[in-house]
Formats: sequence, structure tokens, C-alpha cells
Amino acid sequence: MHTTSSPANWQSFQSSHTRYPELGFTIDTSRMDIPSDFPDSLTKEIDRAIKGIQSIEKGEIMNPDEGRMVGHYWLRNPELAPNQELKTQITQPIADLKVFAQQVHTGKITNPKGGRFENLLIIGIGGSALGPQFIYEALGANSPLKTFFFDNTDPAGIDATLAKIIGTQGGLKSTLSLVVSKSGGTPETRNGMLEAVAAYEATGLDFGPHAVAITGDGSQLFEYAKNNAFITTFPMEDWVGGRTSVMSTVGLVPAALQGINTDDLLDGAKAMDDRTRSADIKENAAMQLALAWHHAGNGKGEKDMVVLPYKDSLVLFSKYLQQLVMESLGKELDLDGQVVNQGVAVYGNKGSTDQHAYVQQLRDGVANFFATFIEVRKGRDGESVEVDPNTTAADYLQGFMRGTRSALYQSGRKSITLSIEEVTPRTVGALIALFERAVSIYALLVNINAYHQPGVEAGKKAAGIFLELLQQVKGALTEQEQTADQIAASVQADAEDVYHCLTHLAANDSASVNYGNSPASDSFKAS
Ligand SMILES: O=P(O)(O)OC[C@H]1O[C@](O)(CO)[C@@H](O)[C@@H]1O
Repeated sequence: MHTTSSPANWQSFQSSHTRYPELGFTIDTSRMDIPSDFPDSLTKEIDRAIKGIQSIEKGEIMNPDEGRMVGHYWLRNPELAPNQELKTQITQPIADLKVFAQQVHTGKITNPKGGRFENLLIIGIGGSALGPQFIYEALGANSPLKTFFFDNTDPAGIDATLAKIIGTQGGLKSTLSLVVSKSGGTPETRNGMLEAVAAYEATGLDFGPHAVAITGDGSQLFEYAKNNAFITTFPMEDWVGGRTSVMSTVGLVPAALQGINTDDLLDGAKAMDDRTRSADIKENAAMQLALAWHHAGNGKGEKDMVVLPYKDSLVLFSKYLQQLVMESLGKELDLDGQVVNQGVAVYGNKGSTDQHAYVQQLRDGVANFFATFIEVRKGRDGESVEVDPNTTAADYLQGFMRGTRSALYQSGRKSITLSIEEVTPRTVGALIALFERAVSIYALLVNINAYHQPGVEAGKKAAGIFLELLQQVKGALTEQEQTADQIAASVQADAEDVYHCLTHLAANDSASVNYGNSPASDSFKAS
């Protein structure tokens, strides 16, 4: 017995998979056990999705809360953009960024000391970092610029990255910094930039002549770049959302600098868009994906999506998809204002590594997920050693992927399998486009706005309140020891909030603490 499959599975595989030969792409939803008449139960919703995605591509205001168009599908097909001005807003920056990258590569644009830029530091967060991080990991192996990221306001993380940059041959003087923020006012990115400014200055260098901004016209960052002699600024348009910006200047400037073929990336995305515009579900992989998510989670996100690429270079895809899917679909209200608390949770890392981490629970534990396997058929370029007679490491990788898919299915755990031949700019572009379109379609199926993120604001506001309180608490510290309750009374704030300020100050040399038996009996004084 060489197989765990059955004739029924073979039949279902044949009827539940769709191939796009020009992309070397296949989607297989056979192990999701979706009844063939399932789409009949969603005729109205599917119709809304097909019309809705047409409206998106036509440039209607499909992000009603923000009054914005949703233009990321035009980025790889400017002909779709509804007018000439918008087309030019796409084509001109692409032409400009290619020239810019070439000038950096050929040494026409140099660092102020006259040497070539050898490093790239990308400062951004969320959609302004995850796409470039994913693309660099997937496709940047031969990048002429060694790439680093500040994607947080963690000073220790910043120090660790700076130490790596300073340890390179060219150091900071040969490092081109790319500050990426659509809004131009995101605090983490601003802090990262100011940390970078300080680091350059500490080595006697000006930041501006080492820096490029990617941001919206007139934003704080735009003004900062203008006032600080940045090398240049690339635009980011308001009709591109952060989490769908990887095919805009946000993803393309770094990719071009890394020597990645941006035309192929865009072309792969366009080819996937063209295929997944079809009203025929059997032909439309993005519709199949969205329907599979809907079926698995009863249209309410009851099942999480575990993303398992069996290829190291795709390890960041799950992280990238986490934002794309969760920030888009995780919504309290639907478009009619009803409370729906929608979403699909996404996590994952890579196979077969994860088989030695959490696949035990996937197979035997709580059945609250479906898996999405990503198969890359080609193991490597060139010869492979035999790790067993006639067997390579690539054979093992494929064996583990197929084995896990089977083992999960045997225990009633569902999975989708997406296959590509190789990781190339074209296939990566196609995979990104596939998920972007599945997200658009799913949002339309369940009637939510996928393009705003009101929930993020609450945390930002609360952080602002904490920062204000921190200043008050700092001011209330004296030479006398005081408890959190005492300081809370003097600044008229909540004792727990004050306590968290105090422990933070104590850990960062701005207060000293005398620990009691409980938080209420800990006492603090100025240090
Ligand atoms: O590019 P910006 O404006 O700095 O925003 C970064 C990220 O912050 C968010 O606005 C909210 O987390 C994301 O949607 C976005 O990708």
C-alpha cells in the first residue's frame, strides 16, 4: 500500500482544481469538502461580489467610510484606471523609480562621500513594511543592496539593526534610508526615522542626503523630506491602501533597488487579475478561495486560516497575509451598519518546520482551522545530493507536504493547496494578487468594507493618553517614596494606569522602585 488516498479523493481532486498554465499555478480545494451546490446558496452574494469588484476596478467609491476609490488593481494594469490623470499617477512613478534604481546601481547617485550605496534601510510599519519584507525574503537573494528594516519603535530592535548595518563594510555612510509612510504621521515610523537621523549624525553624517521618502503629497513626512534635503520623494496615492500597496512605490522602489524584476512582479499580478475576473466560478481561483473561506467558517470566520508555504523564501507570506486578510476583514460593522464582528484569523510560518512545532495540535487538537498549503514544485536550481538512495531533500519536502495534507484530511481537518512551479517575481506577483482579490470578494460576500481600519484608531488614541499620563506621573515623582494610589490621587488618574507608568519609568532609569508585597504597596521616587 503506497497511498493514503482513495478513488473518491482522486475524483474530487479532478473536479476541484483549477490550473492557470501561463502562471504555472494550480488551486486545489478538494480537501475542503465543499458541496458542488454550495455556490447556489450564495447566488445573491456571489452576484454582489462580481459586480462589486467591477465597481472597484471602475473607480467607484468602494471605501465609503473614507470616501475613497480602491485602486490597487490599476497598479499592474494602468489601462484600468478611470482617467488619464490616474494612469499617469501610476506610470510616471514606475518610470521614475526604475531610473532612480539604475542610477543607484551604476553609481550616478552616490552617498555624499562619493561612494556607492551598498545598504538599504527601510523604515516603515504595517503595509509600509510587510510587503517589502516579504518581497525581499522571497526574491532578494541577489540584491546588490543588503537590506535592513526598522519596523517598530522598539529601541533595542533599532540598536540591533543599527549594529548590523554599522558592521557592514560600508556602514551607515553607504546606507540609503527609505522612509515609507502613506499618512506620513505614523509614530513608529517617525520614531524610527528620528533614531536613524541620530545614528547618522552620531557618525558625522547628514541624514537627508542618504534618504528617500515614500509618502502622500503634503504629509508631515513629505514636508520633512523637503526641509531636510532628502535625495527624492516618491508619491503614494490615497486610493491605494497600506496593506495593498506592495505593487505601488511602496513595494516597487525597494524591489527595483534590490534588482528584482518589477515588470515581472506586476505582470504576474495582472495575469492573476485577468484570470480571476471571470464570472465562472470554476475558472476563478480568487472566487474559489473566498468561497472556501466562507464555507469553512460559515461566513463568520469560525475557522482560522493556517498558511503553510513549503519553501523557506516564502516564510513571510503568512505574516504578510495576516495584515492583508485580518486588517481588511476584521470588522465590527457591515456596510448596513449592523454589528457582525467579521474576520478570518491568519497565522503560519513554513513547512516542514512547523510539523515539529504546532502541527501536532492541527492533527489531533481543537479543529478550529483550515490549512492553506503552498507548494513550490521545484526544489532548487542545479544538482542535489542524495540524502537517501535516489532521494533528495526536495523529495522529502514534497513528501512532508503531501503527508501532512493527507494526515490532516484523515482526521477531518480541511485544507486548500496552492501550487506554483518556482518562486519568481511573476509567481509572487500572482500569489499576492490572488489573495488581494479573494479578500475583495470575501468582503463583498459578507457585505463589509475591506478598505478602512477604524479599529486601529482606538489603540492609537489610548497610546496617546498613556504618553500624556506618563509625563504627568514623571512630574509627580518626588524625593519621597509614593505608592501608585498616592500619585494617582495627585494627578487625578486611574491607579492602575499610573502604576504601569511607574514600572515603565523605573525600568528606564527615570524612577526608582521599592517593591512591596503587591502593586499597591510598591513605592516609587524620582531617581
Ligand atoms: O503607511 P502608514 O500611513 O505609515 O501606515 C502604516 C500602517 O498603519 C495602518 O494605517 C494602521 O495600522 C495600516 O493600515 C498601515 O499599513
